[in-house]
Amino acid sequence: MLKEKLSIIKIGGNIIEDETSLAAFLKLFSNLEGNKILVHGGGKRATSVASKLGITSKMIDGRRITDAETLEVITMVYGGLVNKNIVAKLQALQVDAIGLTGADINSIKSDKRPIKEIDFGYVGDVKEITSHSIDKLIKADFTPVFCAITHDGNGQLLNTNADTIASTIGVGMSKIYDTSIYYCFELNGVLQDFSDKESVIKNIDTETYQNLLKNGMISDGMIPKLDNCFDALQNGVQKVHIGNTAMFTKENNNFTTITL
Ligand SMILES: Nc1ncnc2c1ncn2[C@@H]1O[C@H](COP(=O)(O)OP(=O)(O)O)[C@@H](O)[C@H]1O
Ligand SMILES: CC(=O)N[C@@H](CCC(=O)OP(=O)(O)O)C(=O)O
Repeated sequence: MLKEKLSIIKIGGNIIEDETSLAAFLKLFSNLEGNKILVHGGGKRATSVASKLGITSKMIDGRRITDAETLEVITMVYGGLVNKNIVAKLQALQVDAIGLTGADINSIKSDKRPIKEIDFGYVGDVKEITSHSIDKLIKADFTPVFCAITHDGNGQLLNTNADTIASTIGVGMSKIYDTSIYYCFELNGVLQDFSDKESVIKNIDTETYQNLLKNGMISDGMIPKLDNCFDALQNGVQKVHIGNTAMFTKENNNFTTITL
């Protein structure tokens, strides 16, 4: 039987920080037809709020070292400030959005990352997605809006990278839906030459990725983002793209498509 389509859109911290970009994105998202889920980050806001509270943020391999104090900050910022503002803005655009952490409806369970060379603190590696519960919301015509928080099932919230949340929700939901993930950020796609914002690489497969890595063309958050893209494709997600906030509209075809 042919599966229905589901679009999972992820927006990152730079868009969330720019009110005009966020408003423009949410308008486009509200016009997107069919089943959809929004996943948002907010790392930049967490860093700035933490700093106002005198808490220094530390990232290793694109992941935030999350001690007990930082966990409080990210819970307030991702689960509260950012998530509820996005939900309210979507409601104003007639999207019946419902904001969630992974603890809500037990949607995303994770394990606290084991301590090896680095102790990441309260960072969770996703273990299980409760696809059928998320699907109940979709079937009831709600639009789920996930923040970057998961839980361990024993009462502990955990901080989980938003790109990983998007890819693992994608993997879970691909059992039910023909699933596409769109990673939206402030650029038009993955760039061949970072100083030329128009040098979008149209397609990245496993081999291209290895070459880009070898030649130092990609760095920072783009490396874990691409790892998440390949993980999603290897585990059932049909399509994965990286591009700007208008990438999922019909008029736009200037973005990066990831294939195996
Ligand atoms: N070749 C590249 N093309 C595009 N972005 C790149 C590239 N190499 C590194 N980056 C960086 O990756 C960042 C995107 O990753 P990240 O900050 O994790 O995104 P997000 O805000 O969506 O979570 C971009 O802001 C950019 O600075
Ligand atoms: C464990 C971990 O690093 N979690 C991320 C979650 C937020 C996020 O991913 O935000 P962006 O998409 O805006 O980068 C963090 O706290 O920064």
